[in-house]
Amino acid sequence: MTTIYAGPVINPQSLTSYLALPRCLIAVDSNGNILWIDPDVDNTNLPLAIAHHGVQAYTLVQLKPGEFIMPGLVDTHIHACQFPNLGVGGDLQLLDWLTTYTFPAESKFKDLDYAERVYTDVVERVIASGTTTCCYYGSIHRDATMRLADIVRKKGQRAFVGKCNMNWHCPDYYVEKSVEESISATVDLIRYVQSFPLSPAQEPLVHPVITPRFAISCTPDLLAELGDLAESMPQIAIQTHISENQKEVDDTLRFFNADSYAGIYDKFKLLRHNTILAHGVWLTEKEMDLIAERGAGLSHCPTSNFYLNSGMARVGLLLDHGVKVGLGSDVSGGYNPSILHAIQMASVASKMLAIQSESKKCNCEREHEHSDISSDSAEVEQHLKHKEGRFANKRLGVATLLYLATKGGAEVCCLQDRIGSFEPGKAFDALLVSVRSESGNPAMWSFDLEREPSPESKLQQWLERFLFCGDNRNINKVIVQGTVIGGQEYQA
Ligand SMILES: O=c1[nH]c(=O)c2nc[nH]c2[nH]1
Ligand SMILES: [Zn+2]
Repeated sequence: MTTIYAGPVINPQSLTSYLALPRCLIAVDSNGNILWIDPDVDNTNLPLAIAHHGVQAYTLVQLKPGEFIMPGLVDTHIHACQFPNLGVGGDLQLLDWLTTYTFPAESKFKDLDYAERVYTDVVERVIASGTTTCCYYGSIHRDATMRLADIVRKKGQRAFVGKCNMNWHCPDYYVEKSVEESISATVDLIRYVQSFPLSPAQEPLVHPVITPRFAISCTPDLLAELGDLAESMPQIAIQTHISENQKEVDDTLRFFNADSYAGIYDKFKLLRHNTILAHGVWLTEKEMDLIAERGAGLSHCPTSNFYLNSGMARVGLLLDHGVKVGLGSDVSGGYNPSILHAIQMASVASKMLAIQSESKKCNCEREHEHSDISSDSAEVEQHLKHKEGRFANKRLGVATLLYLATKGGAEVCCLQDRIGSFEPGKAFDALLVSVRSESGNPAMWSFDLEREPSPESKLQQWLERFLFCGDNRNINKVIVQGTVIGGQEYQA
């Protein structure tokens, strides 16, 4: 049976634009794909408007005032096995944080009962936060990661699930004993996930992903084997970390005797159109060009980058270099599993970079006025060059943040033909959001918005308020491939 959603809809278009449609209809077929979209209907006579589309039998979901539909959020980077550590360890930097908190926590997933319990809770929490597509890291354990994939499948989320590969610079209690063992467990997981039944739309919802933790946790021969494996399976995605922390970058270049972190992944055939690179805080512009050339995507994880004292990724510059960018929560480097929080932190980071750049430029120009340095001084030129970019050193606006959290994430996952925005033929992966005051979230204050001059501008403000003040309480339905799998109104 066709389901028709009637009410306000937000539909991302590009990095700088989205549609706010206050009176929209979206028809979803019984396989969960979008049949048609009517962007502006007379909502005083919905049956007539629907009859125009020739639909006879349908279920109507009519939104209440203060509710709207938007595409589901995409989390391009999260560690399912780090949830027990949420909000712990923010005084440390990456490499010490890994050995002090993270490796001990991940090693517990050897115990399958523990894994089952924690992963069930994790997937429920991630869905409740509005994440319809999620790129999960598991631990090094094959069987526990298979359980994670099972749970994701049962709960109906769209996801990528990977077993971490790591055999170098690891503690004795948490290390893969050989390259062979690491590869064969990876192949087992890939085959296992590929054996899952297809969705009603005849496609997999859960995908395997090759997951070298990061360069320094894999010996060159393990990276070489993983590169060969990836080459033999070009459709399988790859996820890893890159240039998160300055000490990590120094160690990586030293251990691999290299001058480019991205170049290391490239050398091992791990940098390609379906590679998801987390962080990229310290990437050089040359590396950005290489990543763009290979078509790989970047997962921007600002909550984690602040919490682990890593720095601020130059998202605007990455976009100017043509790199695909999505958002990641990076639990538990990030202390909040919600992509809404990543949106808020991405905004703060971009504003910090913009303010820094502006004040540097002002200082440069001021000093300049009072000195006799020639007007083409390298520093001033550098700032002016950055200012000329479309996004570099500018704050990311609502349209761009929305894009990164939806369509951008879809591009990073190479799922842009299926999800990220609403178009006929795409999957209906969506959130039914409520900014009504009874949501229980004290930030939802609906009275002000009545002053808005047009229904479009009111809807734009609902969106901005949700992105900056919203949380699970404002998500009534989480929908994947047309099926409600979570949200405040969800009953299992
Ligand atoms: O944020 C991060 N979390 C991790 O678990 C990790 N491992 C390597 N590099 C990492 N960065
Ligand atoms: Zn991570």
